[in-house]
Amino acid sequence: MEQVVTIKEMKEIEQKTYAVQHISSFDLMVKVGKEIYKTFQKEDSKSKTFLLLCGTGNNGGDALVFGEEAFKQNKKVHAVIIGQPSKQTEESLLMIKRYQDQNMELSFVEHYRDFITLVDQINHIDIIIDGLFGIGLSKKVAGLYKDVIDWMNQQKIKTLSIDCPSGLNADTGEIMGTAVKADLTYTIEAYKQGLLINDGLDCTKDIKVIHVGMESIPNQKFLYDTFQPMPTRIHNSHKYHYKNVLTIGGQVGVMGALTLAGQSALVSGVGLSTIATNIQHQDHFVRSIPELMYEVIQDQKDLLKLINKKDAILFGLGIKASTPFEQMIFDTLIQTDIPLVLDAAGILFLKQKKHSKNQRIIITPHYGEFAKLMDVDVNTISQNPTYYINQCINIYHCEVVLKGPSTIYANQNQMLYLNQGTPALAKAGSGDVLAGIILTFASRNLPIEHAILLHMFAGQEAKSKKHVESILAQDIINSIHLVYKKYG
Ligand SMILES: NC(=O)C1=CN([C@@H]2O[C@H](COP(=O)(O)OP(=O)(O)OC[C@H]3O[C@@H](n4cnc5c(N)ncnc54)[C@H](OP(=O)(O)O)[C@@H]3O)[C@@H](O)[C@H]2O)[C@@H](O)CC1
Ligand SMILES: [K+]
Repeated sequence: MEQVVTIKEMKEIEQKTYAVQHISSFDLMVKVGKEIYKTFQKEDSKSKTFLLLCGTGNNGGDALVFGEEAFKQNKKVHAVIIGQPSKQTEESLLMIKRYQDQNMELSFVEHYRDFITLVDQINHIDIIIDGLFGIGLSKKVAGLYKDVIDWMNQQKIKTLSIDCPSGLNADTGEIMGTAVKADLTYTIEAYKQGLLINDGLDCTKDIKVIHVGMESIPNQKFLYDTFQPMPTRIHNSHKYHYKNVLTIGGQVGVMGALTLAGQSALVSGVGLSTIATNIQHQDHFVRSIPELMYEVIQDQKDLLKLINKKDAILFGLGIKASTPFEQMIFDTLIQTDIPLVLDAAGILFLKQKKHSKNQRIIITPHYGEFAKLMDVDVNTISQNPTYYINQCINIYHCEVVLKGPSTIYANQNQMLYLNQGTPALAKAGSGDVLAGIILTFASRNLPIEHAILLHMFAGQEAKSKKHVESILAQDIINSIHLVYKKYG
């Protein structure tokens, strides 16, 4: 599993590396640039002409080392330093000197018109190496840099970004004014968090981590993208072997959510799935799935009868406004020891901070729901989701599945980023499907990260058959079996 780091953590890794390995920052930069070139060569030995666009920091230095390696292999290298030469770091100045000593082509550009004149003189470019900014991006991109980045994005030329696409905040994944849309990103030593959240996924296609043997820090945050097959079903079994789950919620107009979740639970492998609602709403059940059990609850007595022998319960779907009925459901469920998945309206009941006996509560908010739970606005969560996830775990002693471009799953021990989703999943009902899958995995004590990946890969399978705009939650459910087939 690749580690995920913030800029601060990456700087700690660098400092630890200097201290432990007695390596200078220049030598580390050279090591990085060489390794990046070596990896690139293995993947693309055909490209012959390189345009290096370098900023004044060490990200530009990495690009210059890359260019020197290419030059050694008789590739055509056009290196351009963008910005004020007075800002050049010591390390990149040393690289510039090496270029000059070897009579390598190197230009300095401080005005966009000079940049255009320069690139117009190059008759062919196979690949652009983006070394404008890495983790040192400190403000909104404007002026010359903005113009150069926008120029890059207009070209139909393959772009390799070093460390992260320039203009993308490597922590928050926000586009700072403008950002490179990279075909390839070679990120150094560990995944930068910004590649995974907010705009990160829209600025990058292929990402590779280039390991150069830097020191490690134990931060327990990882990228998780490998789906594991389900345990093999045994012949000598019956439906209860594969567990018995219950989904409670529903109000008039939003009852389909229960059916989607209950069906997803079945299709993802649970033995028995029941959906239940307030007796007042029973006529509104979406009874489209004959394999589901449909139950009604009038009072706590009914509820206690219903939850008997259930292995996991999902609560909160299809509730427009909470009433004493939903309060009774929540109050009862937190006094049981049945694993409880809270989604949608169910999540906000936690805010009452009632004493809970339940040892396993998994919440599955999107950013909006999570912001409400944590009493901040969505933008504040987007800026630093991991901080608020840790806060939430400390306050509510729950596991968190924060649904976003990359979904983040965290428990007391670790934080996993799952980036295999597709924008097709951004549609009504998709979250209900995920909740149902998580319910199955919680009941069978299987890793929640695999439930999330199952949902993501099912989205990808659906996308391979239908246009991304037209995929419905039903299509995700109908693609779950394809993921199981593929992964054995
Ligand atoms: N030994 C090492 O350090 C190693 C580093 N490595 C590599 O170096 C990268 C980090 O290098 P870095 O710290 O020099 O920062 P970098 O990303 O090049 O940019 C800083 C420059 O950009 C400028 N600037 C920023 N924002 C701007 C804006 N919006 N508009 C205009 N200017 C802006 C900023 O100016 P300032 O903020 O000072 O005004 C400064 O001049 C890292 O990602 C990795 O690739 C690896 O090789 C491993 C070893
Ligand atoms: K870059």
